[in-house]
Amino acid sequence: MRILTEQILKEVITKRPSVSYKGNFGRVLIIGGNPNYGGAVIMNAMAAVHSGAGLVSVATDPSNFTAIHCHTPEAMVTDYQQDLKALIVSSDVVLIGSGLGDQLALLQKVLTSIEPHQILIIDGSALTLLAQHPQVLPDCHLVLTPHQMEWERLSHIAIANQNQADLNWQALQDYTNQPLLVLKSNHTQIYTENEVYQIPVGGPYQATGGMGDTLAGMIAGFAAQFKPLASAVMAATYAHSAIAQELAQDYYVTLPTQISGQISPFMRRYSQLDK
Ligand SMILES: NC(=O)C1=CN([C@@H]2O[C@H](COP(=O)(O)OP(=O)(O)OC[C@H]3O[C@@H](n4cnc5c(N)ncnc54)[C@H](OP(=O)(O)O)[C@@H]3O)[C@@H](O)[C@H]2O)[C@@H](O)CC1
Ligand SMILES: Nc1ncnc2c1ncn2[C@@H]1O[C@H](COP(=O)(O)OP(=O)(O)O)[C@@H](O)[C@H]1O
Ligand SMILES: [Mg+2]
Repeated sequence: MRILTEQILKEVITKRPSVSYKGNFGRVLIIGGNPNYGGAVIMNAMAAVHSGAGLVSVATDPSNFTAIHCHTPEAMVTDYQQDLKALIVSSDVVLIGSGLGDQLALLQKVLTSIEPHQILIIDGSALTLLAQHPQVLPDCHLVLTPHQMEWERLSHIAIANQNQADLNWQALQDYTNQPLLVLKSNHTQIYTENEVYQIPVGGPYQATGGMGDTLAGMIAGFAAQFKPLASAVMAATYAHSAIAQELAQDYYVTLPTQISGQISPFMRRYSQLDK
């Protein structure tokens, strides 16, 4: 197990080239947010937009459209019951699951539509659906972002045993196409193809609903812009908790939306450093 350092931010977050346009910074499609969990996709979208994704679309329940427009007018919206195939294949990154609820057919549609060159991030309800209805995961670049109970449901590793890296490795080997795993906890770990990293920043001020939705949106935003994927995922996860830790100097709890508001100044700082 290696402890991730701030160096990952210096490596990953680069200055933007002046010859560029929104299409150079990635197209992110967020799928989730049932009528009860609209906040989850708002937090996904805010985090992706503030991380610098070039274009962000949200496929969700229409009852969430107005709230998304109010909080994140940069994001486009579409009804998640419409045929999403064209939108999926034109995206660089698809994030599914935050606040999705019990929408198995939609998850299945995404799993069968995604193409090998695309990045698929699976969060929240989509992980629980996968545990309840095991599916073959598609041949694409996969990132799973479970909290401890979601990982227990998926892997059948009890939360008490999830500190045993070899058990988590074993479970990841069961997938034909080994995903990146962001195993969230008070000591979040990231499993890449051949190494396990632990995040040394963050704290209990982060224990509030929507914190993981914000992380998933940041991972989508970073994955849309920066390569390789494993480094982008590590930098996003480190930045998410590092921003919270900075905010915690002045705040008792660090709200997910507050974190999103600090992503861009935080990234600017690291983009300016000598590498
Ligand atoms: N504003 C919105 O729209 C929001 C929408 N959200 C969306 O809601 C959906 C459901 O997601 P969820 O995480 O709230 O519920 P679920 O998957 O049932 O897990 C909870 C169960 O696991 C247990 N548990 C044990 N260890 C744990 C751990 N380390 N971290 C967390 N839980 C842990 C826990 O134990 P207990 O607290 O009961 O002791 C409980 O039994 C999902 O799509 C999500 O995106 C949320 O983001 C909130 C804001
Ligand atoms: N005590 C804690 N210390 C550090 N990080 C925490 C703590 N509690 C929660 N977090 C972080 O908050 C996030 C919670 O994710 P998740 O449970 O999926 O939230 P939600 O689904 O409500 O958005 C994870 O990134 C986790 O690492
Ligand atoms: Mg979650």
